[in-house]
Amino acid sequence: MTQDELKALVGQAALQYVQPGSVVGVGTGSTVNKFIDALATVKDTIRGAVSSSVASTARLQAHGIPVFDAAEVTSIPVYIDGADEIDAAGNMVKGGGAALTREKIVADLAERFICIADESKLVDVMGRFPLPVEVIPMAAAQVARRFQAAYGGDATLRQGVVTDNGNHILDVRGLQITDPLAMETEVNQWPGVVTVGIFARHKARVCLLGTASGVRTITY
Ligand SMILES: O=C(CO)[C@H](O)[C@H](O)COP(=O)(O)O
Repeated sequence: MTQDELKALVGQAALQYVQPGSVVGVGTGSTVNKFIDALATVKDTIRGAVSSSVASTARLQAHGIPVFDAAEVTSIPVYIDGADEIDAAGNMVKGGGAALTREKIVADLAERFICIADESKLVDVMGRFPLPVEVIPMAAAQVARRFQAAYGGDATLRQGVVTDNGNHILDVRGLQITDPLAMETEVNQWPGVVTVGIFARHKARVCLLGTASGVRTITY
């Protein structure tokens, strides 16, 4: 199976977590796009979605799925999103699509994070994928220096990218994220950091992993 087919497989499988009559939390990315397309086939059974990006909102609306503002809902049963890396405990690195801040906001509204990913995303220790960090533009160089001093990480500005919130993205290479919760907690406190792409406080409760032999369900 191709990577695209694996993404479609888990996007379809995620429908089993969609509760009738509910508002569904929807992430961002190529795997989530498959989920959105699958969600469109059951759109008459749900109230709508809360979206984590301008791109996902456009795709949901193109399918005729009502999109609610995050401020209009207080709680949602599930948030369904992809990941750039996921470890054996359900911690994730996210933000490859630069939507990490809104992703964390919508994940925070949800009772359960359902991660959908192809098997290439499963790692022993996160850090192989460059860690995305959304920063206030004036703080980018300062945050980059701090990553080098604190973790030996090499941060570069993602060229030509402005987030949906008007900020910039640093991609940090050379990290070994052995304690995701500690790193998330510390980096989030640095002035100028909007969101670090470590999801340890909002880790996955279920991962639907696309493999050559089908969907593997991992619960945490
Ligand atoms: O965090 C994300 C976007 O900010 C995505 O979920 C992550 O990059 C995975 O994307 P894809 O499904 O395209 O591999």
